[in-house]
Amino acid sequence: MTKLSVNINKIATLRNSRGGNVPDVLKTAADIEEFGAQGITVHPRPDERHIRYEDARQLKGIVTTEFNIEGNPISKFIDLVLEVKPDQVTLVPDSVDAITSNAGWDTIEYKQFLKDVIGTFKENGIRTSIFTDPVPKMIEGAVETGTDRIELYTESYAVQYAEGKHELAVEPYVEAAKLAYRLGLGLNAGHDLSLDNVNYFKEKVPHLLEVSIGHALICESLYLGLENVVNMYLHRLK
Ligand SMILES: CC(=O)[C@@H](O)[C@H](O)COP(=O)(O)O
Ligand SMILES: NCC(=O)COP(=O)(O)O
Repeated sequence: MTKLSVNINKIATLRNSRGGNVPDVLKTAADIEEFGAQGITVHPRPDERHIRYEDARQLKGIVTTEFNIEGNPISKFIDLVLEVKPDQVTLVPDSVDAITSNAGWDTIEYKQFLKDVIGTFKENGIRTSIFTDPVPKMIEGAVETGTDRIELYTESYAVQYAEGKHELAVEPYVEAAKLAYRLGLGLNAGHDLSLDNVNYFKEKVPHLLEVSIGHALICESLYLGLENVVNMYLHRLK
C-alpha cells in the first residue's frame, strides 16, 4: 500500500487571503485524517505566504497520523523541525523566491551539507527524505548522505502524462525506484500528482511508500464539491 499524505499549504493560502481563520487549517488537517488520509504534509516557505511556522507548531498537537514537514534547510527551518519533531522531514532545495519547488537536490555538490543536516535530524529521531530527480547518479549520491528516503520530484512525469506520453513519462521513475530499492532507500514521490495521473504512477512504480499531494487535491476538492454547495445555497434561498 502507498500512503497518502495530504499537503495542506493551499488551505493556508485561502485562509491568509482574508486574514481570519477560515478555513481553519488545524480543523482541516484533523478532518483530512478523519476521512482516511495517512499523513499531513506542510511546506512552510521563508515568507510564510501559506503555511506559517506557527501552524507547523500547532499541527504537531493535532496530527495523529504521519506529520511531514518539507522545506529548504535554512537555519530557521532546521530550528523549527528540531522543535516540532515531526515524523518525517523532507529537504527541498527551493530558492526563497520560488513559486513552488522546481528541482531535486544535486546530491553530489551538496553531499556534505546534506550529510550534516540529515545527521542532526536523525540524531533527534526524525526520519529524513530528500527531494530528488529521477536521475541515477543523484540517487546514488543520496545514499551517501545517509538519508532514510528520497522523494522523487514528479513534475516531469505529470507534464508528460498530460501530453499522453504515459510510458515515456513513467520510465525514469520506474528505473529510479528500482535503483533506490537496491540501494536500501525508502521511496516517496510528489509534485503535481493528481486524480488523473496518480493511479498509473502507482501501478508502474514499484516500492512506493508514500505520495504527498496538495495543489491538485485541493483544486479537485473545490470542483467536486461545487455542485453540492451551490445547491445547498439555492435550497436556503428558496
Ligand atoms: C516539494 C513539493 O513538491 C511540494 O512541497 C510543493 O513544492 C508544495 O509547495 P507549494 O505549496 O509552495 O507549491
Ligand atoms: N511533496 C509534494 C507535495 O507535498 C505536494 O505537491 P503538490 O501536489 O502541491 O504539487
